[in-house]
Amino acid sequence: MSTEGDYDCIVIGAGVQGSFTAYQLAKKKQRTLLLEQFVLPHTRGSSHGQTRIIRKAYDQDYYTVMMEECYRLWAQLEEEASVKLVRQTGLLVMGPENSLQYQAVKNTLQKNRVPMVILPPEEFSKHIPNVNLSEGDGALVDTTAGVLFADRALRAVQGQFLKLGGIIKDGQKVSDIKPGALVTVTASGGVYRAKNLVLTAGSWTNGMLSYIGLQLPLKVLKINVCYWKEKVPGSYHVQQRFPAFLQVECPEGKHHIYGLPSNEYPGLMKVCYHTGSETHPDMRDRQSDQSDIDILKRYLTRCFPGLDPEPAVVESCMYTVTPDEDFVLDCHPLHNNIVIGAGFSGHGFKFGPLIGKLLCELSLGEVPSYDLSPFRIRRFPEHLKPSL
Ligand SMILES: Cc1cc2nc3c(=O)[nH]c(=O)nc-3n(C[C@H](O)[C@H](O)[C@H](O)COP(=O)(O)OP(=O)(O)OC[C@H]3O[C@@H](n4cnc5c(N)ncnc54)[C@H](O)[C@@H]3O)c2cc1C
Ligand SMILES: O=C(O)[C@@H]1CCCCN1
Repeated sequence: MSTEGDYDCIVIGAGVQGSFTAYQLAKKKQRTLLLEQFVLPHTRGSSHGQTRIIRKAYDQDYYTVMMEECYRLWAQLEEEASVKLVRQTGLLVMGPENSLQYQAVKNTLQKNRVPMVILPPEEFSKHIPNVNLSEGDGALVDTTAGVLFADRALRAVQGQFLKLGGIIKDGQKVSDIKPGALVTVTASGGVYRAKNLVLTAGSWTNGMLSYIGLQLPLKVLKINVCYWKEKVPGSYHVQQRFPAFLQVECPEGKHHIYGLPSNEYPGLMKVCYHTGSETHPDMRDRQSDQSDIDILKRYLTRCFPGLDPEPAVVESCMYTVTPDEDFVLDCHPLHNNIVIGAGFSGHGFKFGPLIGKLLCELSLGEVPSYDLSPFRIRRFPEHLKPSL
């Protein structure tokens, strides 16, 4: 096993968050090594697949505010890499008019002057054909929202990182981390040392934290990514200006249901449930619970009559969720040259460029550009392992 020369920073995990962090570090002239356990590209974590939603519609102010800069950073990457990564489609938000969540999203958008359109129930079907708005539901469209081309984005940011002189070593599973003034990382292909370490290991974070004396209440969920066939091809297509959508509450289930206009697979629309069943990240395909699919079938039968209510394609992805669904963006409480980015709770992709910037700032000891108090490790009382 070789002992490699020193780096300024090692980033563990080449998903969207690690890749953007490595790119930001390289931009700041840091000699950066990005380590990934699988051969790239891969479909075993959380950042694969062709599409994700990008939106400003959030019920918490701080996410809406952060998204302002995210859109600029995505546009910057599009320009640098000469590639289209964002397609504006709008996001239709539906939910009981009087529910706390629907009202919170509406208020946040209004307060932050985000361009939006409120669709009164009597005008709904004129604007959104082929969807039945539930009795008592309000509907609005966040017109800034759209679709992010996820796989393409990952390729673009990794490509830019390499152009800046960054080093990616894939097929290198990290099996130990020793904190210190120089952090030592043992991976399957070598031992690496660096002044700083950033841990962005997605669903494998819990295992990595055990090497550095931390524990966080992160749960790993397998998500069934379902695609549904349009009865009339094209009726929910992005070219028909059909938007992405988010149903914040409905009688079929207590979690969000969301969808993206048909785009990546001809004639199929992606509609998923915003939760899944717990799994170990290496055992994802053994988790076969389908109760989410039953919920989706019932919802689609009622509200999306233009879709065949039997999934045509089911793919898999994982969420790593915190109890409050807020991210973890912080330094290790005892070793401030180790930074952790985790718990993106199924909504982190759109923030990738900004997460990269923030984790880079934390790693360089700079004052972060945003108030990171919602994302602190200290919000979890039992974060230090008893052995330390
Ligand atoms: C079905 C689904 C839909 C989603 N929809 C949206 C959406 O619409 N909008 C949105 O903004 N977000 C969405 N998200 C969330 C978003 O995709 C995730 O928050 C994001 O991809 C998390 O990225 P990550 O880099 O933290 O994790 P990952 O992409 O999993 O990256 C972590 C990487 O670390 C590597 N790694 C782990 N352990 C080791 C080790 N020991 N050694 C070396 N490497 C290691 C892994 O192999 C992996 O590549 C969705 C997620 C899913 C699953
Ligand atoms: O981050 C998002 O925008 C979506 C919303 C619904 C659940 C999955 N993630």
